[in-house]
This record gives sequence, structure tokens and C-alpha cells, in this order.
Amino acid sequence: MTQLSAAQTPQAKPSDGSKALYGGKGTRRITVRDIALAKERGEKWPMLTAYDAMTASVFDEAGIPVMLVGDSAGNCHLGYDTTVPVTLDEMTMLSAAVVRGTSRALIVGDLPFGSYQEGPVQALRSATRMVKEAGVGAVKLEGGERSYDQIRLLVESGIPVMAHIGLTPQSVNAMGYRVQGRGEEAAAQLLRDAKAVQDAGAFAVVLELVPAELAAEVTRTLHIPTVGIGAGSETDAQVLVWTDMLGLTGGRVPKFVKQYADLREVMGNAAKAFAEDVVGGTFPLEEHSVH
Ligand SMILES: Nc1nc(=O)c2c([nH]1)NC[C@@H]1CN(c3ccc(C(=O)N[C@@H](CCC(=O)O)C(=O)O)cc3)CN21
Ligand SMILES: CC(C)C(=O)C(=O)O
Ligand SMILES: [Mg+2]
Repeated sequence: MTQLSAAQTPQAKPSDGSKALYGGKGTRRITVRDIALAKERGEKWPMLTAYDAMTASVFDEAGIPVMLVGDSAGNCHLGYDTTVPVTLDEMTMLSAAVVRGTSRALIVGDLPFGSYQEGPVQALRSATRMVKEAGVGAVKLEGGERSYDQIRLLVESGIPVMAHIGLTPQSVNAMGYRVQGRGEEAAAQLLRDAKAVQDAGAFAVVLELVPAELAAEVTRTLHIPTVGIGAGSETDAQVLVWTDMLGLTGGRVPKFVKQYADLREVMGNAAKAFAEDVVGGTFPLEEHSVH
């Protein structure tokens, strides 16, 4: 007999682990309902970005329950400087690849800049493409109170929405990349934004680059899960950009990143080893040849 019930442990999990988003035994695709149940259990969960089928299949096999096809593909995968130039065609193509590469993770497709700002009808048209053509289970869009009408129509239409408040990188030209919610007024605005997206029907909300104490307060206040990035340790979930997490991005990465591997080094060394083999005539060998 176990002494602690699931509810008493800090990281509550069902006793057999069968329902847990991470480490559970389920094999069917995770739904937004599973995400809601995880918050009730007090279970924390990880989310990673993915931009292609191959990488997504690695994370799916590792048990990552939610993957975001982020518009960070703009700077991390497509060679743009920011997320601003990314198009809906590009996001649809990348999202379709990630869906094809996975069987268990919930796939969330980021709506790019310009694909929902005109209003709810444009947002629904864009989100519908992502659902029908890419097969995503949910979409994400930036903005709190200002995106209320868009979130509401999508949810009423049957498309689950992950909201995104705090630093919203699609507005980089207006706000820069600065911590959000510092000071009383900004904190009050962030709380209003969080409540607005919950009221509009969002199933989760990303909090990007906000003070840890404020993110903790939002997490306690909302009944939908919060997904932190640079938002401290008290959010229900954490997300990182996969190329940052694995040391592939190159150049300066945000200070909230923890680097779990140095793939840039690994891949660079492998490329050099291949090049030296070719130049030196040590690849291919007899075993790599056909006759
Ligand atoms: N590679 C990558 N990682 C990300 O996390 C990421 C992207 N790209 N692109 C889309 C957005 C943009 N994000 C960003 C971009 C810059 C900072 C940044 O410069 N942060 C400063 C802190 C600024 C401050 O203290 O006010 C830092 O040093 O972390 C943060 C998040 C997060 N997202
Ligand atoms: C940083 C995450 C939340 C994102 O929006 C992205 O990767 O595009
Ligand atoms: Mg994004």
C-alpha cells in the first residue's frame, strides 16, 4: 500500500500512471480534454516546438504530450530574423508535417502574424485551414483582451484555442522583446488579459517573459492551464523552442533557455568528419560499396 495519495504528492499522478500526460500509458492522441484533466490533478507537463516530421517523431517517441508548431519556425527553421514574415501557407505546410510525424501528441499550430488580426472571420478562415489541411488539434494566437472576439468565434466553431499573452513576438516592432507585466498597471493588464482569454474559451494560455510571481498568481487564478516560457516555475506547463533546448539555434538565445544538449557541436563535428573522410579517401570503404 502506498502511503501518499496522488493528491498529497507535489506532482500528483494517477497511481498507475495510465492517465498522466507525460509517463502515462495512453497511446491514442491527446485531446484538450486530457489537458483540462491534468490541471485538476495538479500535473505539470512539458511542451516543445517542432517544425518537421522527423524531429516531431523523436519528441513523440520521447512522450512529449503537446507540440507547438510555433511561428518561431520563422527564425529557427526558415531563416527569417523574426516571426513577423511567416505566412499561413508556411505554417500550414510545417504543421501538416508535424502531424504526419506524430501519433500521440496534441499538435497546436501557431497562427502567424496577419492571419487573424483583421477580425474573427479572418481568424476562423485561417484556423479552419490549419485544421482541415494540416490536421492540427488546436491553434494558438497572440493577444489577450484584444483577441477576445477571435478566440470566442474559433471556440464556438469547434476549434480549440491556446492563447498567448505577456511578450507577444509578432508585435516586436511595437513592443520589442521586453519583460511584460512589470509594475502595478502592467500586472493588472496581464491579469485582465488572462481572464479575458479564459472567458473567451481558450483551453490554455502561454505566459511569455513575465515575472515569476505574477505568472504564479495567474496560474492560481485561472482554471485553464498556464504554459510558461520565461515565466518562472509555478506555471502548469513549460514550453521551450526545440532548437534552443538542444543547442542548435546558434547566436544569442534568451536567458530563460536551459540547454540540454549541444547539437550544433555534434552536427558540426559529424559534418567535418565526413568531409575529411571524403577528402582523404577514407569514405566510402568496401563495406559501403555495391558491386
Ligand atoms: N530561438 C527562439 N527562441 C524563443 O524562445 C523565441 C523565438 N526564437 N522566436 C519567437 C519568440 C521570441 N522570443 C524571445 C525573443 C527574445 C527575447 C529576449 O531577448 N529576451 C531577453 C530579456 C529581455 C528583458 O529582460 O527585458 C533575454 O536576454 O532573455 C525573449 C524571447 C521567444 N520566442
Ligand atoms: C515561444 C512559443 C510560445 C511560440 O509562440 C513559438 O515558438 O512560436
Ligand atoms: Mg509563436
